Order: sequence, then C-alpha cells, then structure tokens
Amino acid sequence: MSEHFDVAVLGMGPGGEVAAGRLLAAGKNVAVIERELIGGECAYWACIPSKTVLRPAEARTEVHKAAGVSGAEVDWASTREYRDYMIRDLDDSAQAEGYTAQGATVIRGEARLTGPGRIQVGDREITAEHIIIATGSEAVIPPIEGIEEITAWTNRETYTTHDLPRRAVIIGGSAVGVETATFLARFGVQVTLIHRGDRLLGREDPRVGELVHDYLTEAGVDIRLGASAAKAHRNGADSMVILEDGSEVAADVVIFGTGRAPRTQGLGLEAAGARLGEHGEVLIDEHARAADNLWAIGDVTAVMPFTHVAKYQGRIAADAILGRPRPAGYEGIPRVVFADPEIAAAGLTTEQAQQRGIRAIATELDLAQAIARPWTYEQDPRGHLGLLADAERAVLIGAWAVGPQAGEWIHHASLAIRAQLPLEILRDQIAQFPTYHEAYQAALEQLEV
Ligand SMILES: Cc1cc2nc3c(=O)[nH]c(=O)nc-3n(C[C@H](O)[C@H](O)[C@H](O)COP(=O)(O)OP(=O)(O)OC[C@H]3O[C@@H](n4cnc5c(N)ncnc54)[C@H](O)[C@@H]3O)c2cc1C
Ligand SMILES: NC(=O)c1ccc[n+]([C@@H]2O[C@H](COP(=O)([O-])OP(=O)(O)OC[C@H]3O[C@@H](n4cnc5c(N)ncnc54)[C@H](O)[C@@H]3O)[C@@H](O)[C@H]2O)c1
Repeated sequence: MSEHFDVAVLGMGPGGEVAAGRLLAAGKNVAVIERELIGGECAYWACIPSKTVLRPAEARTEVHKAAGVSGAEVDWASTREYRDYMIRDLDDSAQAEGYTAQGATVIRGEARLTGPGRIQVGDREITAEHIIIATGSEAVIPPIEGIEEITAWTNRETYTTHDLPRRAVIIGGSAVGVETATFLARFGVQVTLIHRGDRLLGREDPRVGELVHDYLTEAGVDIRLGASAAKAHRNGADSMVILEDGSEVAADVVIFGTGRAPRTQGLGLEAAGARLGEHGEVLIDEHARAADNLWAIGDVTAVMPFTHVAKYQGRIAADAILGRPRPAGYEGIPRVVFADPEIAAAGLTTEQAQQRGIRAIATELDLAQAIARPWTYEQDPRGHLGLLADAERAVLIGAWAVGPQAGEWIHHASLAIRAQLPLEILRDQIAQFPTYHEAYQAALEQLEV
C-alpha cells in the first residue's frame, strides 16, 4: 500500500527545508525525505562549520589591526568545541522532531523516483501530487594516479576534523580552496594551494584574484598557479603530491576543493519526466519546474550553487505549487567568499558584460584613499571596491569588493543591480558616516557614466 501526500520533498538541505516550511505553513500534507541529516551539506559540513571556524581567525586579525588592543590568539580546542555545537554534533533529532511537530511526515532513507508522482524509499512506496527534488551536490575528486595511497579530504573531513594537520596541500583555488586556506593558515597550518588556473577565484574580475593572492600570501600560504596534481603516493607518514612539472609537495593531508557534481545519479529522474544537462544537473524553468508537478531546487540544478539560491528556489517552487507563481530572477545575487578580509561580488564581471555585448564602464576604488571608515576600523587599512555600469542604460550591472565586512556591504550593489536602479538615484543616496558603505558614493562619483 502506498502513502499519499500533497507534496514530497526529496532531500532536506537548505533548499528542501525552506520549501517544506513554506508548504507546511500553508497547510499542505508534506513528506520530507532525508537519507543523512536534516539540514544537508550546508548545516553540517559546509557553510556553517566553515564560517564558524573562520570567525576566530577574522577576529584575531581585527584585534591585531585595531589600534589600542592586543593579546588575541586563536585556540583550536575551543573553536572546535563551538563548531561541534554549531553542527549539532551531527545529530538532527531536534530537526526531525520539529518537522513532525509542524505536521510533516519525516521519512529516513535514500529515495528514488519510480515514475511521475511515485517514490520508493526502502520498502515504502510514496505517491505525491507534487515532488520537489532538493538532493544537492557532492564533492568531485579528480582522477589522480595513486590517490588511494594518500590521506585525501573533502570539505566533509576538513570541517569535522578533530585535529588540525601540520601541513596541508589544498587543490583548487576557488571558494572552497580560498576559504580553507584562510582557515588553516590562520590556525598555523603550513598550507600549499595548488590551482590550475592563472589566478585565484577565476570566475571573478582579475583584480579580485590579485588582491586575494596578496592577502593569502601575506597569511603564509604558498600559492602555486598554473599547477595541477598529476600523481600522488605515500612516503611513510607523508602524503606526496606530484605536480605536472615534476615537482613534489609533502603534506599530512591533501584537501580537494575541486568542484561539486549534482546528486542525480540513480535517482530515477528520467522515469519521472525530468531532463538532465551535460553535467547531470536537473534542467528547470523559471519557476523551478523540471516536469509536470516535478520541481527541482538548489545545487542539484547547478543554477548557482549557493545556500541563499537554494533557499530562494525553495520559495519559488513552493509559491508555484501554492498557486501564486512568480518567475525567479538570478541577476545580481551576492557571491561571498569568507576569507580574511571578505571577498564579495554581485552581477556581471567585465568579461561577462563584454560577452553580452554591453558597453560597460568600470571603476575601482582604494577605500583607504577615499573614505574614513577603513582608518577608524584598523591601522594599515584594507579595502577595495569595483563597480561596473552599463553606459547606455546608466545602471549598475556588476560590483566586487574585497575588505572587512564586504559580505555585508555588497548587498547595496546587489539591490541596485536587481532593481536596476538608475545611477542618478544611487548617487543621491546618503550613507552613514563613517561606514564602508560610503565607498559606493565615492566610486559612483568617479564612474564616468
Ligand atoms: C565547504 C563549503 C562551504 C560552503 N559555504 C557556503 C556559504 O558560506 N554560503 C553559501 O551560500 N553556500 C556555501 N556553500 C554551498 C552550499 O553548501 C550549497 O549551495 C547548499 O548546501 C545547497 O543546498 P541544497 O539544499 O541544494 O543541498 P544540500 O545541502 O546538499 O542538501 C541536500 C540533501 O539531500 C539529501 N539527499 C540526497 N540524495 C538523496 C536521496 N536520494 N534521498 C534522500 N535524501 C537525499 C542529502 O543527504 C542532503 O541532506 C558551501 C559549500 C561548501 C562545499
Ligand atoms: N562562501 C560561499 O558561498 C561558498 C564557499 C565554499 C563553497 N561554495 C560553493 O561550493 C561549490 C564548490 O566550491 P569549489 O571551490 O570546490 O568549486 P569550484 O567549482 O568553484 O572550483 C573548483 C576549482 O578547482 C579547480 N580544479 C579542478 N580540478 C583541478 C585539478 N585537478 N587541479 C587543480 N585545480 C583543479 C578548478 O579549476 C576550479 O577553479 C561552489 O559552487 C561554491 O560556490 C560557496
């Protein structure tokens, strides 16, 4: 006998949680299905533990740079204790109870679609009017000869580790690589960062990569650009990585930040009418619809693999199911890498604007030369802001920022880009003195549009 629901949410990471919460609040009969932990990758192995362990390092820098305070040092044992509290000691029983209390049926196990509206979990057969796929993504480890001999970590081992390694090789110079290098270097680990691109954070404007390179080098990270791991082997206690140029690096662990793949394998999505893209992602329309009464949200769609996007798509899909559809818009969504200082961006890069045939004008501001806040905040102040405008339409189309709290003040640009606010209106804004926000005024004034 099968059990029937209005909606079955398959995967309870941040995307699934938001969709389920909205549907339950609207009185729907919802089944939530999770094979590991309710909260998903983000809550236990990604965003939450990484931001928790990066914070002491950031606070230490703040104390070192602020005039008139001294004495701050990081402490791994107490950082780890707070991290374990933040990841609930990998226990989601309170979450399961919470969903049950809201009226959901919580089903544990690996789900598979067996046809439109039909799901199998172990020996349970479930039918649902609507199914939401929110199964996320998993770390990709490139094929490297000899990898089975070495101690290889992904984000999972890195952000749940009890002990810190003495030496780490990190492969991949994008968000995971840069954040992990920042965290480990600030806790005294000797870090070598191997990146095959010619600059870090290669999807952002080149200036961002340059600035990050300088800050990481200053933090003691040995950065190897244009390098790729060709082979690996064990030498006693050491994990050895051999680069394509023949050079070798020894470490206690090798950490992979080499991208993620949508979790769609074996899910039976085609049986339910979904189409998959070339990287195995579920293809969706502007309402997060994958097929009739089948929806997909979050990393499994590969639209923008961020928690805030998974949550946004959760709202979009739930609203469509509840009969109040609104199209998703992906312009101007913030992208923050929580390094020290923070790196933030929103909208297009100069290269992307060129590819779209937009006549774009860019400007860059060194905050210390333009505004007061960096000086009241720290000695030897840090901070840059880049803006990109469409010269024809006189609106902001892109922004990047590297500096303290950049992940907070990038939202001004995000709103301006999403709402397509005319530069004239932006120039008439008044930011509190002295804040980092004032940088927008100064940058907009020097923007020649
Ligand atoms: C190290 C790291 C740090 C990150 N930091 C940030 C950050 O600071 N900010 C940010 O916005 N993003 C961050 N991200 C990205 C963020 O983790 C993801 O974008 C986010 O987790 C996606 O949410 P999701 O709901 O799509 O999937 P997930 O969080 O991956 O959750 C999917 C859930 O589905 C379950 N599942 C999968 N298959 C099945 C099945 N067949 N049956 C039942 N259940 C299933 C899984 O067990 C999992 O619980 C980070 C990523 C990494 C790796
Ligand atoms: N703060 C945040 O929002 C945050 C933090 C961490 C991760 N994330 C998200 O998690 C996802 C995964 O991040 P990521 O950094 O692992 O992936 P990514 O796909 O962004 O970058 C992977 C990098 O690894 C490099 N690479 C791949 N294979 C390599 C090899 N063999 N040798 C050397 N370099 C190699 C690639 O060139 C690329 O630069 C991303 O989508 C990211 O947005 C977000």
